Amino acid sequence: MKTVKIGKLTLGNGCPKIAVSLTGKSATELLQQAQAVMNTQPDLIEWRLDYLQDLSNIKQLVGKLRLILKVPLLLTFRTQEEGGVQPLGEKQYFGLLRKIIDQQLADALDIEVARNHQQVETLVQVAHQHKLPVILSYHDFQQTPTTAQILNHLKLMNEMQADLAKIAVMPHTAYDVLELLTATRKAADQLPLPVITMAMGSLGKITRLSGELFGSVLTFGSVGTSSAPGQISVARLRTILAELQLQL
Ligand SMILES: O=C1C[C@@](O)(C(=O)O)C[C@@H](O)[C@@H]1O
Repeated sequence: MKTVKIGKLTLGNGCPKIAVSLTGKSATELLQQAQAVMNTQPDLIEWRLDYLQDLSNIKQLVGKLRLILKVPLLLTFRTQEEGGVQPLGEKQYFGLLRKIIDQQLADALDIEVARNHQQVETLVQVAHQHKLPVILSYHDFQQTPTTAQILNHLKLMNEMQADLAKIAVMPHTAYDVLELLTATRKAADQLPLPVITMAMGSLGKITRLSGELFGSVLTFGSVGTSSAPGQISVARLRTILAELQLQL
């Protein structure tokens, strides 16, 4: 089995691990949310930086968050074109991620792959020099690519030296959900890195629950607010994952 470590957390062994995203717009909101989220005992916290209005004191906020969070921290900035909240120019995006790496603010970094590949690859290399695992991500909020296309995206992430490959798609039919699940199973069988996949929205909820069977190693749950359509509350997620646990 392919496993990857983010801080003390091992991904890829057995049941999918549960991540929750912090989506606070202000420091106060963020820290309150962190407290509430930790009460649900997730395995990983993703801080979605694009929700924060003032990006000038991330370092200080990470310091404060670390006092609350007892689990590893994944940092993500999803720009508006990628389904995130704020626009951010290419130069600023890479500058921000570089700062996160240099100042060692995270336990893992999310980089959206649909950008200048050269720059993404350089950033991955720099992250690895700092021993920081990288999740390369691809989001399609409009539709679901075919199984072959999804697999190609995940393969490319592997070639670009990702530690984990992630794809989120928008299904419009049950067949779209099947494309995503088929691609997930194939990627889990064929690629040397663990994958994280989900179909968003109500139609895709099943993909947030079936990771152990189809091969997705992490699922994003909600605590109050959610960072993408279709996320299920952590409490329910935990119960259903336990019920679906494979007795292999
Ligand atoms: O990439 C992902 C997955 C996600 O889009 C979801 O559908 O749960 C939520 C995002 O916050 C995260 O960065």
